[in-house]
Amino acid sequence: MNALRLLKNPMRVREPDQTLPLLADGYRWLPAQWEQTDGPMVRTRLMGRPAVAVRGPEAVRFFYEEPRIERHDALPGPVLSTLFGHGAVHTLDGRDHQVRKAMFVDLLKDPDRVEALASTVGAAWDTAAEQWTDGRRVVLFDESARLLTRAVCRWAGLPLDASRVDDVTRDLVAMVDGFATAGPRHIRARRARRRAEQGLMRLVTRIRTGERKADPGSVLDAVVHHQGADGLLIDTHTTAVELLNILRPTVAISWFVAFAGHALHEWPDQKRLLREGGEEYARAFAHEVRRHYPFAPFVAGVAQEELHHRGEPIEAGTLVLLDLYGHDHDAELWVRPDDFDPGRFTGRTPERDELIPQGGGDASAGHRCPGEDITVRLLGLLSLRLARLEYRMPAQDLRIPLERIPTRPKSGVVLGDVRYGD
Ligand code: HEM
Repeated sequence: MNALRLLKNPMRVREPDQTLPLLADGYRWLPAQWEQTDGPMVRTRLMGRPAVAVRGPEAVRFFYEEPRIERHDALPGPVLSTLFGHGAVHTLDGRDHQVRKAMFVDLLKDPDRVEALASTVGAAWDTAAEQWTDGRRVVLFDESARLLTRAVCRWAGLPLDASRVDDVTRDLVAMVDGFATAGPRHIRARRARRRAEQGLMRLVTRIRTGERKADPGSVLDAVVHHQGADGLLIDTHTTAVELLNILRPTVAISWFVAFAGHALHEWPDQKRLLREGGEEYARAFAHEVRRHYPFAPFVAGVAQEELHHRGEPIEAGTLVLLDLYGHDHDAELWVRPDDFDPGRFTGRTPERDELIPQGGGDASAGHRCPGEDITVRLLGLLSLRLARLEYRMPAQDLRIPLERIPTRPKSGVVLGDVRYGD
């Protein structure tokens, strides 16, 4: 490298790789990088390559509207082998992405399907809650993961024997829990994904050979018969991966349900506000849970050519991180960002790029999460049902460790003496 290039790109040689600090510091890593930066972006290195982090409304538009930021090489293997699956929609660009994404949007943003899932989940909660009143201690995270597993499989048209609910729940939770660590949680996540993919691949093969039938019009039916941009059925493995990309994140809403339980404990007045405000307040409450609590720290793409953002160059091959958690806590965008205040969202829908815990931009055109409507609906519904219960919070560890990704209250939120409210 000649001296002129070194001068133009001084960070290329100076920045030490930050992959291990990121894994060790979790949600604290990126805020600490911002603190050491005066400019509009953090410059660093991750996984041996140059990386920049950007945030703010202009950065959201840049990240989602700049076609030269692509996804195919952005996610490390360990994340694909656990969280998303190899060949997932998350890794596609251009027409391949457009065609695959249209399937997700049709299935997940259709209001009738969202309501059907909401009523299945509501019924699953009611059945489970009847048993909680027998004096047992209930771990809110575990119970909501179980009932979401049962409900999403039923809604999607996937056969799930009652005897297998616990095992399947454990696998779906493990895939999320272990993606950002190098320890035993990661091994569990890989094994869980392998098991789940193999089971679904067998099912897909049976349906495609006519040995079994998928309910016509069901989610299972749509994914199994989905044709890619080349007009052909997607292969069996990718079909299993994409079915899991509907089941797994729906069960991951249990992380937010545990946070909702945490919020009701920390700000007890919210219980009354939820009971009085009903579904409308519950929607605002769900938005605030998604904004306030940490889940996805950032999303990543790769600059295919040299790009510029706010006057700063980003060289080709650089990993571009959009800081979701930082955006949702930015004091320039939010009044008292560290307060928990659903009032920010009462009586209105957040602007497209205002609240971005599940990505920004347009979900149909870009990579924004297509499951956001489902998340808000289910989280609102379950928060309201939780607020309508009477329970005691026994002594427990409710700390939320920020060095762990994904994090949640350590106890999982334990409820005791559960009774129905008035
Ligand atoms: C637990 C709550 C959830 C969180 C925190 C979450 C978060 C996210 C984030 C950050 C992205 C990436 C956006 C980007 O790359 O720009 C994403 C994408 C995605 N999410 Fe979610 N999500 C959640 C729930 C759901 C649900 C319930 C579903 C399906 C039922 C879902 C399905 C997907 C899919 C298929 C993608 C890939 C979209 C694409 O690459 O075009 N998610 N989600």
